[in-house]
Amino acid sequence: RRLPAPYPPGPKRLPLVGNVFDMPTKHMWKTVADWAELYGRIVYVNVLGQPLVFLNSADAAYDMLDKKSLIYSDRPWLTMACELVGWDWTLGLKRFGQEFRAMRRLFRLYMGSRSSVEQFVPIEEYEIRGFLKRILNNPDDFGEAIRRTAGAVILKVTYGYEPKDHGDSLVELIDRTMEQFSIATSPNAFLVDALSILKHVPAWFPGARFKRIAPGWAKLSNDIQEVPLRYVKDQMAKGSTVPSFTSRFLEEKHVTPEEETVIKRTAASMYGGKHTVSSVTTFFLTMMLYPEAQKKAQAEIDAVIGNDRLPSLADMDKLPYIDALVKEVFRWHPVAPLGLPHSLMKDDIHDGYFIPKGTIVIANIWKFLHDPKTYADPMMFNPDRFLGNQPEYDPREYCFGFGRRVCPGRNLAEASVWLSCAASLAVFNISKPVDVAGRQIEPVVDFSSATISHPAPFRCDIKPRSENARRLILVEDEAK
Ligand code: HEM
Repeated sequence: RRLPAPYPPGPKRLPLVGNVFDMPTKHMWKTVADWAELYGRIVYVNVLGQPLVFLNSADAAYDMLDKKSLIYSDRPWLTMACELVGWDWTLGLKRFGQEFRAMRRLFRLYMGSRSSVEQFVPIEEYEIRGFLKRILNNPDDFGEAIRRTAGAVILKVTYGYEPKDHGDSLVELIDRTMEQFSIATSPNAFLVDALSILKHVPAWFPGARFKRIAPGWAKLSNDIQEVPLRYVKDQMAKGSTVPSFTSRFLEEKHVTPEEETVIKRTAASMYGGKHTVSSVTTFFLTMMLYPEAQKKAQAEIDAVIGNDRLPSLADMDKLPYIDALVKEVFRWHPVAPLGLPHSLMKDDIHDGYFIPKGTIVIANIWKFLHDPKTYADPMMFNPDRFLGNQPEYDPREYCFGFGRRVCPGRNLAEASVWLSCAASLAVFNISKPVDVAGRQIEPVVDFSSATISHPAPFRCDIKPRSENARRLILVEDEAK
């Protein structure tokens, strides 16, 4: 058809397959950032007939996803995630419409403001004490402590559920499902997303692995909604409910079956809260790589808080360097470098370019946070960039996404990550491990390429800062 305006520029397309061979499988955000040099801030590609637009400038993301959010707030229908696995119930993939609005409303009512997060302070502070003790007892397994704590916070906030210390089946269920969600929503993950006709091939067909794994994933996608809901209902029936998101809304008068479905789906969408794991892991990595930043942060805690107690969320405003350090953690490696895909609901002409309805629009958050025009020497970890008379732009305005799909768990996420960083800095020294000859081992710094990107596994040496710090961890844990 005759186009009302040209498509945005982008790599040359081949007949039929379009840009299929231009799409990288690793660290797509870096390739897309390089495209900015060649094609500009809005880049158009077409993969087997599916148009995609990558935004390489935050201004473009605001102009389109925020200011024109009425048409840029749908999610794409992913054949693997939505149709074969059945993930379309979750808010992150929910199509723009009535149920989407109802789910966002529940999120807003429960954790939509900074002050609403105050209700979670006791949960956060209780869990952080267990977190420090777990690391003290088993520093090599700090990754497990991070995952367990993030899971426990979300399960308590959402269902009032207290997970077991080790091998809790619900925490494990969430971990597995979130990993599957992250893979299933990565651009380029499954050919069937680009060529939906492939969904009809039988499971035994060569290359049809997606067909073989989908039923198992679908079962977990169902279990994570039903199992914890049953738990809350049982507790309510016994009269021993621990207040939570689910109990609050189920206890309202006259909850219809449709409303219960919305409550159940919104609750299970809160597993998105596990994304804090990536930020906290990045924190440990950066503290090991940038000991100067670690020392400055510890000096601030010693001067303001002293050594007789742990930092608490009420101290946030008194610790500007910690605030800057946490911002730098969010910037240095964003949890979701390409955010979640938005989908355009109506043809649009933007900046003189034609963007057709159904285009998948992806904000390259990694690029916004590593643009030398916004952040000097962007690959360096430098919290000082956010201090002084001319602080650089707050990365939290980018890393939680845009418009009507902006992360609804942002307030809780910020509090969780802040507390994990501040409490760890108060009591631990984090450094590179040493080999038998006493030489420091340089870590391999790499990140996974899925939607939720984690640092590649690394070892680090975590020791209490002093005998007093060790005592403090044990005393605080006992006082829980
Ligand atoms: C460091 C932590 C976190 C980061 C960096 C983060 C980032 C993001 C990003 C980039 C998006 C996509 C926004 C867009 O499409 O423009 C998103 C969506 C979402 N996040 Fe978060 N998030 C975090 C923690 C949380 C927490 C704690 C929760 C829940 C308690 C949560 C729940 C969600 C949900 C449900 C969505 C989908 C929203 C929708 O599609 O309407 N996230 N998040």
